Amino acid sequence: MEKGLVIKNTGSWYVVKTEDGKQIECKIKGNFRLKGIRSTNPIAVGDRVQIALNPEGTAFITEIEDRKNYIIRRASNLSKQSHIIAANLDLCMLVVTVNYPETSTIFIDRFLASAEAYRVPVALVFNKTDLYSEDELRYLEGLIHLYTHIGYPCFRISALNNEGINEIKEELKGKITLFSGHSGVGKSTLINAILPEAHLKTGEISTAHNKGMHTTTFSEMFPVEGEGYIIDTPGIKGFGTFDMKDEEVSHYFKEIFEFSAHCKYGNCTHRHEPGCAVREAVENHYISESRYASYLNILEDREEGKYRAAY
Ligand SMILES: Nc1nc2c(ncn2[C@@H]2O[C@H](COP(=O)(O)OP(=O)(O)OP(=O)(O)O)[C@@H](O)[C@H]2O)c(=O)[nH]1
Ligand SMILES: [Zn+2]
Repeated sequence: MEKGLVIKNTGSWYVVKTEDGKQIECKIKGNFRLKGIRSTNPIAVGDRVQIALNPEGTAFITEIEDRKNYIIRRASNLSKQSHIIAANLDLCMLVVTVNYPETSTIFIDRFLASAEAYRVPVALVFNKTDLYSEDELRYLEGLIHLYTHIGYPCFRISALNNEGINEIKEELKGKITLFSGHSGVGKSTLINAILPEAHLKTGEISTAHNKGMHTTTFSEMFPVEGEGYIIDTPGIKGFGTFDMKDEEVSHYFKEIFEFSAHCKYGNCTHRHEPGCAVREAVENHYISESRYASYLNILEDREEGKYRAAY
């Protein structure tokens, strides 16, 4: 019996890295099922498992430790089955750009809300700072002030010019980190700046990606300096969808949730109810208008049944 971390899932077998650093190809027994999750794969990268070694040097996964979190993708829109992409994330770095392309605060806030629902801490990485005009830089400072104040660490970088990369590397130490963000914000450029020696590997993955591999169950974590891992899985842009009641949406906006304790009604949705402490905080600039607008935007979409499609 040995313990280890699942670092690669090909769909039919797994690579488990043991505590003494060996990488072992593992299979799971046909009857191995997890309680409570209807998933197409019972084990994902990031899972901590126990393995039983075979004489040939391969192994069977015999047990899986409880997960602190996981992210899923629904097998299809109608299906109740879901695919677990990764487990035990310590951090998600959301790469955004003020411009080229523009990342809206609504997108950022929706992402942050779903990350809160999945209990995954997020850091915001503002990339392409080399391109910004004075106005855009001023706007950037405003955003960084806003999100730092709410409790999300912010980084400003230029992945292309290798600026700010050391701070990112420092943050990755000892963590399992997922990178997300709109297409074109520079995720691959950033990952290559972090892992210059993995350049070939990411290239291999994108080739596989083009062949349609993102529709399979393939996923992999790459080791970074200081006992950390980054997940570079093709086609993963964010978290799965989640179901919640209207009055629960505000739980995932940290600062709105804080003020909501003082609303007159316990089930206040902070739209038009009398005695709403959240609306008062917006009027007094304790809560930013953009965050409140994003909150309302999620509620409106839910009414129109669009929310699921938004991811
Ligand atoms: N000026 C500038 N360009 C950058 C920077 N980072 C990335 N780019 C450019 O932006 C474009 C998109 O970068 P990618 O790294 O491919 O973006 P991505 O987020 O991986 O995009 P997808 O693979 O579509 O998800 C490329 O032309 C990069 O060279 C930066 O810091 N500054
Ligand atoms: Zn309220």
